[in-house]
Amino acid sequence: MAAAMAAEAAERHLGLLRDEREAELAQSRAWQESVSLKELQRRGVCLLKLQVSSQRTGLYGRLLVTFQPRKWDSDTELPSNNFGPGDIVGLYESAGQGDPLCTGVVTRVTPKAVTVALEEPRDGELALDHERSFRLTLFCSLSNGFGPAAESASDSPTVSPEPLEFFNASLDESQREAVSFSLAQRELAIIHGPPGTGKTTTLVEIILQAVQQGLKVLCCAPSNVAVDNLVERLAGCRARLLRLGHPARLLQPIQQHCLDAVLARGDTAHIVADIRRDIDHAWAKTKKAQDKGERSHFLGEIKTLRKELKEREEAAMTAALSQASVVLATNTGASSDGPLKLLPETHFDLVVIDECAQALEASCWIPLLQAPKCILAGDHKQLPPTIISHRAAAEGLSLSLMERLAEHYAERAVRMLTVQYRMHRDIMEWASSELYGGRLSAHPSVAQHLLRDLPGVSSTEETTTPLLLIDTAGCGLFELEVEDEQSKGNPGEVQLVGMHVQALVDAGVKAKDIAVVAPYNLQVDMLRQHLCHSHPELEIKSVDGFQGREKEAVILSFVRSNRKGEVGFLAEERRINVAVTRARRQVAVVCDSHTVGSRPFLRRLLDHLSQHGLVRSAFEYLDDLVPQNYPGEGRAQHQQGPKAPGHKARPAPAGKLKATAAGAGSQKPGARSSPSAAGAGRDGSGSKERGDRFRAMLVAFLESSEVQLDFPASLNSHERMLVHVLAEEYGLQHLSSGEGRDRYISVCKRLPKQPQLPSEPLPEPPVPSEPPLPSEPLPEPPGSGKVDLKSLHLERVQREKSRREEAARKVQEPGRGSRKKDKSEAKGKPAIESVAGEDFEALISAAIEADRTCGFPRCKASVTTLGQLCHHCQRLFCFSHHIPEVHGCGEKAKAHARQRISREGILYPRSGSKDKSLDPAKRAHLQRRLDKKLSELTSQRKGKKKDKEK
Ligand SMILES: Nc1ncnc2c1ncn2[C@@H]1O[C@H](COP(=O)(O)OP(=O)(O)OP(=O)(O)O)[C@@H](O)[C@H]1O
Ligand SMILES: [Zn+2]
Ligand SMILES: [Zn+2]
Repeated sequence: MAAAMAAEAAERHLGLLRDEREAELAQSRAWQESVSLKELQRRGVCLLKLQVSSQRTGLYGRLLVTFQPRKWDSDTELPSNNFGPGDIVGLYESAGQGDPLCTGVVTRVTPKAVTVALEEPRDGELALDHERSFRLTLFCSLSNGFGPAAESASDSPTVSPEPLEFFNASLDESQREAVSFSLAQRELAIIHGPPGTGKTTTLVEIILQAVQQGLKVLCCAPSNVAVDNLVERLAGCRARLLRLGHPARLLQPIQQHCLDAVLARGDTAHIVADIRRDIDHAWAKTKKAQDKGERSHFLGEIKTLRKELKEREEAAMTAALSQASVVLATNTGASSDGPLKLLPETHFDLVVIDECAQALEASCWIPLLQAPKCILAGDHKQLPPTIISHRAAAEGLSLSLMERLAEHYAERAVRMLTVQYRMHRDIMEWASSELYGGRLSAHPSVAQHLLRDLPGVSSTEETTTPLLLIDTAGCGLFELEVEDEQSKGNPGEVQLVGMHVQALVDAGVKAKDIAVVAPYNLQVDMLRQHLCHSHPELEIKSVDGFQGREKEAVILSFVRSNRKGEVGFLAEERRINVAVTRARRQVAVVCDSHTVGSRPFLRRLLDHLSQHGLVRSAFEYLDDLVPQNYPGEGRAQHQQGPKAPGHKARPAPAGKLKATAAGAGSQKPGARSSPSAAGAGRDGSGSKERGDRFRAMLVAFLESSEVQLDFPASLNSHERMLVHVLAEEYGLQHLSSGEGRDRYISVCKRLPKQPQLPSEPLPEPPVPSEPPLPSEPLPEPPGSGKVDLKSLHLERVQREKSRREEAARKVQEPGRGSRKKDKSEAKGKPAIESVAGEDFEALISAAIEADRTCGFPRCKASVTTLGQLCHHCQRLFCFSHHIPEVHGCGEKAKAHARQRISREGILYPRSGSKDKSLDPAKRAHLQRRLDKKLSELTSQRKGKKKDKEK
């Protein structure tokens, strides 16, 4: 297995190696010239006098060859060496000078033998007969830095560091140290730049300093974008730049440094153009040529012209290359198959590789071999290079050169930048302690900056917190179960993200300053579908796609919400690091703390958010999500019932986000766990006491005749969370209203209501004169503070059932008790009426019953409190299934949205949610009709009764 993996890795490495063979040869020649073979063997990077002991064909037809010491005794051991699986080696004829016969990757090393997966030699067959003697030389060791040169990488610096005069006077202490250190190192320096610490700024300074010292610098990065970034940053400086390859961005400051542009400006440009024209003429003449002789004359002329063209072009290129003090290219663009072949091997003094942690190791070797000294920059605590094609990625191929070397050399070669210029201190603090040894500090210019400090942004609760957690725990907002493989979506989180975006935009934050980031592409697609129309400038990306970027506000949707606590992709700590550290002034995390918190690393992130930021339960947003849940629209809610004296109803602002109370814990009946995942349980005994106090208040309230209980605005977020959880537990409506400091929770009894429209969820059975829900204080289960919501729920269901039965009996009794009379009266009063009356009751209770569980096949989730009505199929769904696309009304919803758009010319952010049925006038009308019908029926029954009593 391991061997197969190694062979697979070998395959990949070798593929990439093809491009850089020339560079390797140059390097190996350099070694051979400077150090004797015996010395190399003594250093463990060369094995002399080997013979082939066996060979076979491995994966991809690769030749696996085992080498042993060339002794007659088969027990001879290899000299001690640094060879290990994955290392790149060159195979040589034992005494041979010059080029290796071929290159290969070590797949196995034992004390007596080394096995190598060999690449096909360039010219013809490799004659590996057992009589020949070979030697292997380590080109690039996975276990030991890179090659013999690396041995001395930690050596004391060549020049004693003189105090530098910095081009950029505003460099911070850690940046200055990195610059001085890098310049002073003889062979290797690594600049570890955590997010926003000015890694590129530092590299630019290093490059300028090196140029001033008269060094020739080759500057590379894995992607064109990263190279262009460097070109752009260097463009303003005096250094002579030359950009090889094709820039990703066609901006003038970058374009002017491209090889083609430089050549076009050069002296030879017009000569070259002349020659080209001559060649074209010659071609034309060849076609018209009368005889063979004439033709071959012109062909000869063309040949000569071409030779001249080539020479002139190469001379011009060589001149351009050697005059440049900084040559910039992608790693692969620095191949010596390309323009760099025109330069002498020793041309460059220094190679700089930016974004090194995002580069495949093999791609780094290409530039690395171009100079005796290298400076690597990057952050190996962010995501490594993406390797799509091979399982072997997981087995170590994605380990970047940067990470490996940084770990190997540590302080001897690494300098970390420690002042960051991006994030509010509270955002940075978590990443710093989790991934950067607590060494980061926030520059004063950013340490306290908030969204509200941006021009045009007003001060709201959303714009004054750097950290926000919107917790869906217990709200039943589960991830979608998509049959096919890995990608995940979470429609509930899509809605919540949309609401937070809206809140920010309402407060004046520009959509272009907001990014929505999710770890799953499916979620990214769903978010785009939901948000792109209303906020075209909003950037919605995967975490991986957002690496290297930043935004003022970043909203993260973690997606995963399941009973198993599976977190998938989120388990990659570097992914979470990248996600969180994109944010400058605010990071808002939308997630199910219950699922996500099952990982200690993520748990600590959630803890950090709740300790230093604002926590809201998704419950806070749900009434906005499900206006159908409540009688009337959200706005009218408080006015619905009679008010207790002294309680002033403050209408919640419509369309605005609801409330602030914290709470991860509110559990929907039937959900798995204790309600206190993120809140109540966390801060120990204090919250238990507070919990008891709130509980007592609620019980007293239930027993009283008051209809509404307002909690003071002074509650902190944990306390508010507790109130929400407890209110939910007691079956009370709980709502936050007011803004900012004035926010408070009010709790209402679910009042006995008028019978509802059949499509309304939630009608409580009409049982006047009795507090609707728990009439006795609820037993506190063992484990203090923990509430078994499941059993509470079952109790509640049981109670409701018996109440309903009781009610049904009451309705039926008169009929039953007077059957005879009924018969006798049959001719008098129309019996149909009475039957219709009973049917109507039955209809209502059947509708109630059906309305209590989600309409999605097999989904048992209750929709009593959190259901959402689909206006296309008129069924109620839980939050995992209410989006039309999810339960099969997608086409209808789209058609509907299209109709609306064409009819009204308006795009609604949430198509379907503003529905006709919410039209208050219409609703009131229907309600009146129903009321009338009901009172008719009631009076008929009463009439009957009176008749009977007569
Ligand atoms: N010494 C400094 N003083 C003030 N601002 C600085 C300093 N160093 C860097 N910055 C600022 O910090 C921001 C990030 O700088 P830079 O682009 O060099 O960082 P980076 O580390 O390359 O970025 P990334 O984290 O995306 O890799 C820039 O806006 C830059 O102007
Ligand atoms: Zn539907
Ligand atoms: Zn459901």
